[in-house]
Amino acid sequence: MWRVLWTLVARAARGPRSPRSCTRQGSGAPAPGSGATIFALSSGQGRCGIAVIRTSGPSSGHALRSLTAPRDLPPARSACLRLLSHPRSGEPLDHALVLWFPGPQSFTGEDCAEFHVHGGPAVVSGVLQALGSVPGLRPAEAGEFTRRAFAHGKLSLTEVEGLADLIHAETEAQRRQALRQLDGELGHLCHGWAKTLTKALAHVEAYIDFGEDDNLEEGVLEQADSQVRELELALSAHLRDARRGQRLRSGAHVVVAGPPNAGKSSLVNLLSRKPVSIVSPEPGTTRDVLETPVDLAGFPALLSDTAGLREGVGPVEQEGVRRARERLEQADLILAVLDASDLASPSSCNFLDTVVVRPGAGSPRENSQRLLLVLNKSDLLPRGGPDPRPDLPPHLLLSCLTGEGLNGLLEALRKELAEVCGDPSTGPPLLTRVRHQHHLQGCLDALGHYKQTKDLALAAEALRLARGHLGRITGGGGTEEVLDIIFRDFCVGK
Ligand SMILES: Nc1nc2c(ncn2[C@@H]2O[C@H](COP(=O)(O)OP(=O)(O)OP(=O)(O)O)[C@@H](O)[C@H]2O)c(=O)[nH]1
Ligand SMILES: [K+]
Ligand SMILES: [Mg+2]
Repeated sequence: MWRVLWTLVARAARGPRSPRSCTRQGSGAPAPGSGATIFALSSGQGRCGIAVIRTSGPSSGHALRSLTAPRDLPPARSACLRLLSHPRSGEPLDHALVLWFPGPQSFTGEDCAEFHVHGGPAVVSGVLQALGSVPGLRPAEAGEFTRRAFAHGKLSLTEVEGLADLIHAETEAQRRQALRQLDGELGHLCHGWAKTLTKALAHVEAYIDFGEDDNLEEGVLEQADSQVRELELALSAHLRDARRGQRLRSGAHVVVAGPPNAGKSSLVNLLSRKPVSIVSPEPGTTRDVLETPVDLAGFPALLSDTAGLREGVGPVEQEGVRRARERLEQADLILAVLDASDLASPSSCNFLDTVVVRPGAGSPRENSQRLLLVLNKSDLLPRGGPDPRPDLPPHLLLSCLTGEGLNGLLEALRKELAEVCGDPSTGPPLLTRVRHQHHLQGCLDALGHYKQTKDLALAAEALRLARGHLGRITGGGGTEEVLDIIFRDFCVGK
């Protein structure tokens, strides 16, 4: 029986009926324009110490030889000092370190060369012109090196996305998350799930082929069912987390709200370290919603300042209050700010009753919104005095004027944002893109069809469909449009 089953596992994994499995492999599609050898400046633009220019494609060796003649190619993968000259005019361009990476052991999988030149604009443009004069070479398009690496199976699609995110990472948490994805964690997770599906499929196919056979062990279908059930649980858990990874890529919505004059704009300026909003002793200073992207305790956030919430004001401020309430609805995290020396005022009490402690208090906020309560202007309280309102929900004391309490607030923000965005230091691999979420949901839907159908052939087809969705997360069968969207994120030279 086991031999039968293992043959079927193998067949389910790579058989003609099975779509591409989830392993690291090329997209199958040739990289657009492959055949040509591409070149580009891969380091940043502008005057710098060293600039790196690289090539990829079959003429890389020829290009390297043309610029370093009469010397021959250097040994593979070791840096050598060479005089670079223009292949036509013979004019010296620079003394440079050159590297030769014969394919397939290179970033793209093709023959590659690197020129580490002095980073002056004239040197860089001279070397780029010299490369352009070599037959068979053309300038690279944005992301073309990485696209070739993907086409040659050097990177899976999730790793490509990790690389793009790493290049664009602006905060510590984004860098950690991107590096984990580049290291293939999300891909390994999908690969593991796909393997489970392959086993379940083998069980179902064994039953289809040998159902009547006495050699087949009892309970083969039950095993497939239980594998599918476990997988469903795992996928559902990851889908519940999906919004987090996306917030980590694009920034959590943090909304600063409170009654007029509580110091909301002062707090926004303090957290963003720049004068985003006007601060004044006049209540009702902020009218519009003011947004600013910030790095909050290592996490990316879109911080919104809002109008102070109060009733009975003129039409312009009323509109500001309406916009503030609207923005509050969209917040992932609310920073609720009150004036610690003015907690008994009608606007403070109203804000506490309606926003901080919602009716039916005690229950978690709907739609998983989180809230941090900050009592500002602590400098106006008697020094070392008792907590102004021990009856309030958990809160932090802060003075935007003196900066006292700011470290405590940043630490609390770090914890809250790790909940909102997921913690890339400790948590499971995150689904960072809508694309991942879409295919995971597709996989789950197919597993739903598997459970409903009584027809074994249809059940097997549902498992194949489910596995196909997992495969597409890491890259198998990705359509050209999907690839275009992903590679558009890259710069020329990457
Ligand atoms: N003593 C003291 N004053 C503060 C503190 N933070 C802000 N203020 C003052 O409080 C006043 C109101 O500050 P804002 O930041 O404009 O308050 P706001 O909540 O944005 O006000 P609106 O936009 O009008 O709703 C200003 O005069 C600030 O200088 C603080 O920690 N201590
Ligand atoms: K004000
Ligand atoms: Mg304000």
